Amino acid sequence: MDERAALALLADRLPAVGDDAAVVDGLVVTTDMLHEATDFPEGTTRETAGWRALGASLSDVAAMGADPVCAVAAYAAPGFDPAEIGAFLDGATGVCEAVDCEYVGGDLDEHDEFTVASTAVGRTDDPVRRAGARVGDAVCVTGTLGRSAAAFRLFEAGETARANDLYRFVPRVDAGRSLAPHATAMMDSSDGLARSLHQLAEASDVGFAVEYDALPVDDGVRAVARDAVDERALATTFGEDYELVVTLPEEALEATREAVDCGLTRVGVVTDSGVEMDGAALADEGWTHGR
Ligand SMILES: Nc1ncnc2c1ncn2[C@@H]1O[C@H](COP(=O)(O)OP(=O)(O)OP(=O)(O)O)[C@@H](O)[C@H]1O
Ligand SMILES: Cc1ncc(C[n+]2csc(CCOP(=O)(O)O)c2C)c(N)n1
Ligand SMILES: [Mg+2]
Ligand SMILES: [Mg+2]
Ligand SMILES: [Mg+2]
Repeated sequence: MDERAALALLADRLPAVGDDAAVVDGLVVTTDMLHEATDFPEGTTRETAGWRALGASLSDVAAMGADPVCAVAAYAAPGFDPAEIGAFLDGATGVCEAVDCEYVGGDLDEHDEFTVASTAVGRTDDPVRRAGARVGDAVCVTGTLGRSAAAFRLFEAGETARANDLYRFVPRVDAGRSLAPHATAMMDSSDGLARSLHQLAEASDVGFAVEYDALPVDDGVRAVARDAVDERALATTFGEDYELVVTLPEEALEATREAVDCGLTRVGVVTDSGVEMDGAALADEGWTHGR
């Protein structure tokens, strides 16, 4: 059974699941596990790992339009090296400070594979869910797409300093907050734009029509892409972008765009059904654990 089948099984039993974070009594809560084999390519520093792990959970808080309150993380490694733990804490506290969140605790464990499990809590009276997109809404993305894909290629090429810089992303908390009053649906693009559109489409019972030329493809992607097909894959299916994918009424677009600090790009429109790019079906491709 792959991750998606397993998630469907969980959703059948737990009514609270199915969004980027669960909503409980004015709070949102979300957790993620990252580990060396899939999430931290060779050359990833412990500081970057701490930043990225907490960033992944803060990104889910942002995707609900919530204000981060606090975060914790469990750190497991084959041994406890003081320099490594110090660097991890620098990264964990660094990303939390960047979005005005308090890093307040965690757990230490000994484990063969370096692994971090992070949890973040946020606050909102009006969470933005994945369900709610309406036919005719604009669909937009924050920032740029494919930055992590570009970093991954740089790690492969041994250009670890630049790769680490690109890997330390700022979770889109400010953008989420600005988008929330107008957004009809929102999620973060941790599994790539293509999968995100499919997930929003399913949750909202709608479709999407987007244009590749409209996508804010990161300059780093253009620099590492082998050809046009590769560029498309890095920008749409590689994943780990941690940008926000959001739907909102066309008339709210202008004002919202000005309020979003990291850039907001209209990439297409909400339709009745089907997820299309440039008029052809866009496959539901992206990273899936347990394949
Ligand atoms: N072990 C689990 N027990 C209960 N619910 C789970 C479990 N794993 C995932 N879920 C729930 O399934 C839903 C989808 O999880 P998923 O990890 O795909 O979301 P995500 O946080 O947006 O993605 P990512 O892991 O890329 O950050 C979430 O609502 C999550 O709480
Ligand atoms: C060959 C290759 N290497 C790396 C990646 C990047 N990547 C995107 S999503 C993901 C896991 C996220 O897990 P989770 O969704 O649980 O946070 C990873 C590792 C890729 N797409 N292809
Ligand atoms: Mg998410
Ligand atoms: Mg998550
Ligand atoms: Mg997950």
